[in-house]
Amino acid sequence: MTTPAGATATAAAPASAPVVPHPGAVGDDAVRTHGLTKRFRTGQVAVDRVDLLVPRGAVYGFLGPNGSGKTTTIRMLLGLVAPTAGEVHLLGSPMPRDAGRVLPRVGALVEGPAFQPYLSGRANLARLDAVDASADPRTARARSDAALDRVGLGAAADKRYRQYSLGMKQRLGLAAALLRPRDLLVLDEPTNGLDPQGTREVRHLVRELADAGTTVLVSSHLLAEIEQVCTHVGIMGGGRLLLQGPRADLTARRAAHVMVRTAPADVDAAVVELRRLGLVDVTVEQGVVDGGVTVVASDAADDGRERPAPQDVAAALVRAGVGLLAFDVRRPSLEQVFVELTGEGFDVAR
Ligand SMILES: Nc1ncnc2c1ncn2[C@@H]1O[C@H](COP(=O)(O)OP(=O)(O)OP(=O)(O)O)[C@@H](O)[C@H]1O
Repeated sequence: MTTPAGATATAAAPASAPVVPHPGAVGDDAVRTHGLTKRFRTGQVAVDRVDLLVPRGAVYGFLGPNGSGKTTTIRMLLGLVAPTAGEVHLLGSPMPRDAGRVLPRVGALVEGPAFQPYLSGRANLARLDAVDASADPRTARARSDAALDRVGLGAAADKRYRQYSLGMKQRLGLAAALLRPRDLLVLDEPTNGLDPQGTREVRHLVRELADAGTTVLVSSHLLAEIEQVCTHVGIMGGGRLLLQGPRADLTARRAAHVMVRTAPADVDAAVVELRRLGLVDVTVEQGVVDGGVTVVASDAADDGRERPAPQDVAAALVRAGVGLLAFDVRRPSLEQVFVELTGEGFDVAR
């Protein structure tokens, strides 16, 4: 995550200089919701007391299976759907009160942007650009072309929208969100309908935008597709925000699976040493494979003790006279964390 350049120098800046908020200052989050709730007329609570926190500069992966409430949350953020309860702050300002001032700084890709089927991609963008009162009409063409190029639609710019594939439509939606520089981009399932190459390009684009200082909130029901570009992650399940935080923390705090393979004569010593190190669920697997017996354990810290680092476990085993034929420590992936939390697969519909 990057810190805005000059952030610490704002106190000395003249009054007319643009104010660069100090990281950590009040209102510094790009998105903050409190108790955000949506109950539809059907009685279904699609979003249930969600406290979203997207720090500025983050690439926030808003993840969850189909139907878990991501789109409804995003629509509430942007003022497209009225919440039943709760508060939304975008770029430090309350919504919808400050929508007129804030939304021009927010680019959004949400289902079904109003594109005209008989106009080309370029003409559609020109139309959207023209309704933006703050955009200079003399540079309209350059803006549209730059946005089209950025999403890889340059060659198809003059094709009619109705002839676009789903992936091309998705790209045009992205181009519309990129027509002007934004402080925050909200992308709902931007990889929908894209092939693996298109998905890679979206990831690349998200990374580029983030490097340039734009905060990105990107939703997906396909965790693996965007997991790698995220600095932060929020996981929805059944309308609730089940987990949220810096991506690295979410997996680092989970128990690791420790695997040791040693000669049959060293198995007892390995078990004693693993237990002494505070590892739990120490289990000896049946049978000898390649001359070794496998012992598995978990570093679930249920007694509040510090977890031993993998290299310390290996060193302690060696010191205890355990010959290591193989040694492996694996933390669960985000997907496994999700399955652990919800008991269901990630892209299973509710
Ligand atoms: N207008 C509506 N009226 C009634 N129920 C709705 C409405 N919109 C959404 N829902 C329901 O609310 C729940 C959450 O839907 P939402 O579209 O927010 O989920 P999602 O996580 O974005 O799913 P997906 O990944 O499929 O887009 C679903 O059960 C959906 O059927």
